[in-house]
Amino acid sequence: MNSISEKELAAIEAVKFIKNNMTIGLGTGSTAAYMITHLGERIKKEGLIIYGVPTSEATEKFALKNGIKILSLEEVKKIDITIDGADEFDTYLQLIKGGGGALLREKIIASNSEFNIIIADSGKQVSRLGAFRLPIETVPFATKKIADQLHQKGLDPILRKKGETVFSTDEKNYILDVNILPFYNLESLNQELIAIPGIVETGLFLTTTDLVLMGKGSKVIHFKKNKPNKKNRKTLINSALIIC
Ligand SMILES: O=C(CO)[C@H](O)[C@H](O)COP(=O)(O)O
Repeated sequence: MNSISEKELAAIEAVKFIKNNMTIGLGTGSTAAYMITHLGERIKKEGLIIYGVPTSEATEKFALKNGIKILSLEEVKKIDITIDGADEFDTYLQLIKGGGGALLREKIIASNSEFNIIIADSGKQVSRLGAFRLPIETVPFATKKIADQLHQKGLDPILRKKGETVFSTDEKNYILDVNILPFYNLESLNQELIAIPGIVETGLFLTTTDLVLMGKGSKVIHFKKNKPNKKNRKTLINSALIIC
């Protein structure tokens, strides 16, 4: 039997949020690719005009094939919705991203979007971030020294490789994948990392996500960021509500 995967189910649900003439931030990875394929089908069937700001060169090529009009970040006034995948997400809609190496552009585009949707299969849901190693993008010139510093901090960095050669991002940087499990305060860890000269960005996305659509079995579960008000501020800050 050919059942639709959880990734594809989440992607199909996300495409329903897209309307004619919108500008969409286009994520990178296999889940985002499903979204682009289904968006392409809607463009063909309904004659929609959709503009896309891609988060990687690979996504740009694939989006063009699917009839999306590509714009650069500087060309757009606003990005209505960004739809992207993730390597892990937790109850607070905090993410680890960058498994595909596109974390820098992904974070820039997420930070410039009005609304951010993450699409994922149920294997990406965790109670605590960190089983997936956190990708950290570094400039090649400083990478060895940064790795030494991260090693001293107990983060056990591994230089990402592609076969025999060092993996290089679209920005021609390197990636160190680190173990964040000993660290509980992710915000301060992130600030500490970003403060190291030569670290360009980390794959910790702590505040950008508005909605996670998670495929589970044959259903899609919506995890929505709560907007705190005066009454519930204390309990709701950083918490997520499940709306099936
Ligand atoms: O962050 C990413 C790329 O940098 C991807 O969104 C993440 O790695 C998930 O990929 P996939 O959808 O293939 O599981």
